[in-house]
Amino acid sequence: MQGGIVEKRIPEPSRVIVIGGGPVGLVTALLLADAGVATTVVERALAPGDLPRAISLQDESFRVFEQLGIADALKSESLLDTGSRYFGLNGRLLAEAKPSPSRLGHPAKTQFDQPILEQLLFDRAVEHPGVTLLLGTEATAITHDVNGVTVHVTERGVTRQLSAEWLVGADGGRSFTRSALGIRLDGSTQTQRWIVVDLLNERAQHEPFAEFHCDGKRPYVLVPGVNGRLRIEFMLFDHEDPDEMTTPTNIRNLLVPAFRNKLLPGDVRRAAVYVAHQRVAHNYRSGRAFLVGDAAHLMPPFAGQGLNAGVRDAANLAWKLIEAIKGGASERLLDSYEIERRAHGAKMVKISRRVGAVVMATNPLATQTRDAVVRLVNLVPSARRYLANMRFITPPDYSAGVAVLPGDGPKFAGVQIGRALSQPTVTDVDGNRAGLDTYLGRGWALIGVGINPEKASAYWNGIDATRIHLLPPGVAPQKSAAGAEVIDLAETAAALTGATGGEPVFIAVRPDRYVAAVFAASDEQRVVEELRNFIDDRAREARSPQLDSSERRDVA
Ligand SMILES: O=C(O)/C=C/c1cccc(O)c1
Repeated sequence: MQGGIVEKRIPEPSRVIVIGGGPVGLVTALLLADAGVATTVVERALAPGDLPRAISLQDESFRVFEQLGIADALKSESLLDTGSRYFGLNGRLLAEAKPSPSRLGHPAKTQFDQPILEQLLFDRAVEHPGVTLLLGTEATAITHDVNGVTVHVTERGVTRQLSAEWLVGADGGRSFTRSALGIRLDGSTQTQRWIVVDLLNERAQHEPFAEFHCDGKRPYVLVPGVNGRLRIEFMLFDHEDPDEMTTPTNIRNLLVPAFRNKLLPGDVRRAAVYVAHQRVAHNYRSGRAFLVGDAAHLMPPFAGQGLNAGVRDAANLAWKLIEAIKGGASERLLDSYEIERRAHGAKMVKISRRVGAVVMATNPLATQTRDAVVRLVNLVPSARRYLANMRFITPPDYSAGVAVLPGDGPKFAGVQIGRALSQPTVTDVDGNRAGLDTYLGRGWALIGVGINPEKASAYWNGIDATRIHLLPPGVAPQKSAAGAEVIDLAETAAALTGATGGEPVFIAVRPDRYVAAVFAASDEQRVVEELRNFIDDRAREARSPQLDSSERRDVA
C-alpha cells in the first residue's frame, strides 16, 4: 500500500485529529465519524497492525464493537466465554475463575486476535466518508490554544500542518502526543522479562481457559484461541539473554516436546521478549488534547485489561467531544473524561500488577505461602466467589463524573447510577427481538420504566435523547401516537423492569451506555438542572452545530 491519503472524498476540515491508527485510535475515530464528526487519523504505519498483542476482550468492548457494526465478524473468529485457571506448586489447580454471566449482552471474557480486529476497524475507516486516514504519516509537533490544535505532520519527507478543534493522542506506550504535551508517565517498569510466543496450527484441544502455571520453577501462561491459535509465555530468568532465548533453536527447546510434538516452519507467528510497565499518565487531558489507550496507561497483561481500558477510554471520550462540537458541553464535561477514566485505568494497572506478582513468584517461601493462602481463601464461601467470579476485575463506576446522584427522594437500588446499563433482550411493536442497545441510538436515551417518557421535559429533545418506554415481559408494546417520538419495547425477562421495585422511574442513559441518573418524575427538574452543568441544551441550540448529517450513519 502507498503511504498518503487513502483515496476517497475528504471531508474538510476535520473537527478532530487522532494521532495513532491502532485499535483505540480507530475506535475513537469511527465513533466520532459515525456521529457526523469529520476526523483525521494520523498513522505512521502503511497498513493495519499484524501483531497479536492484546488477546483478551470484555463484554463492554464488544458492546462498543456492536455499535461499530463489527462485533459479529470479530466473534466468529474468537474464543467466546473464557475463564482463567491458576495452577500452583506441582501443577496443582489452585483456582478456577470465570466472570459472572454478563449483563451487557455479550460474553463476559473472550480471547480474540488483534490483527483481525485491526483489519475490521481499518476496513470500516477506509470506507467511511467521515474519516480521513493519513498513512505513512508522522506527527512531529503539536500546538494548541483555546481556539484549536495544530499538528505538524511529515509524510515521505514533506511536512504540512493540520488544524482541528480537538486532538486525541492514541499513539501507544511511546506516545509522541504525551511527550509533546509534556505529560508525565507515573509508575514503574517490572524487572522480570517474559518471552511471548504466538503459535499457529495448534491441533490439541484446549479448554476455554487462560492457564497460569505458577510452579515457581519457570512461570508460564498459556492462552488458547480459535483456528489453531495459541499463546504461550514464559518468564525469563535474570541470567538469560533475550536474543539467545528467541533463536529458533531455543524456541523449539522451550516448546518441544513439552507443548508440541513437532514445530514446523510457519508454526511460530511471533516470538518476542518484553518487559511489562505499570504506568499511568499524570493527566489524561491538556487543554484541547486528550490521551487514550496505551498513551494514557500501560499495564502488565496478566488480567487481560490493556485493550479493554483503551476501548473504554475511546467510548468515554468520543461522546464528550461530540457534545463539545455540538456546542452544549461545559468544561466540566470535558474534565470528566480524566476523572472517570484515569481512576479506573489506574485501578486496572494495580490489579494487573498484583495478578502478575502472584504468577511470577519463584521464591519457595513465597510460592508455598501463596498456595496456602489461596487454599484458605477457597474455604470461605464469599472469598471463594470473589476469586471464582473474577470480581477483582472491578467494572468502572462513573458516579463521581457525569452522573446525578439521588437527592432526598426515593432511591432505586436496582439500576446503579454511574455503572454500565444492562442490555436486556426486548421485543418491539413488530415482534422483533433484539438487545436493548439496538434501539438506544447513538446519543443519550431516556428510558421510562412504568412511566411513558413522552411525559418528560423538553431538555431531552434538546440533547437529542431517544425516548424509550420499557414494558415488563408479557405486555405488548404499542405504536406511539402520531407526533410522539417514543419507542415502546417489552423485556423478554424482567431485568430493568424488575430492578426498579415497581416504582415508575426514568433512567437517563449516556451515549456510552452508562447510567447518568435514575429518578422519579417529581425529581426531574433537579436532575435536568444538574445535567445542564455538563451539557446545556440551550447553549447547543444557540450554537446550532454544523455536523454533516449526510455523514451520520447508523450501523445496524
Ligand atoms: O485473558 C486473560 O485473562 C489473560 C491473558 C494473558 C495473560 C498473560 C499474558 C498474556 O499475554 C495474556
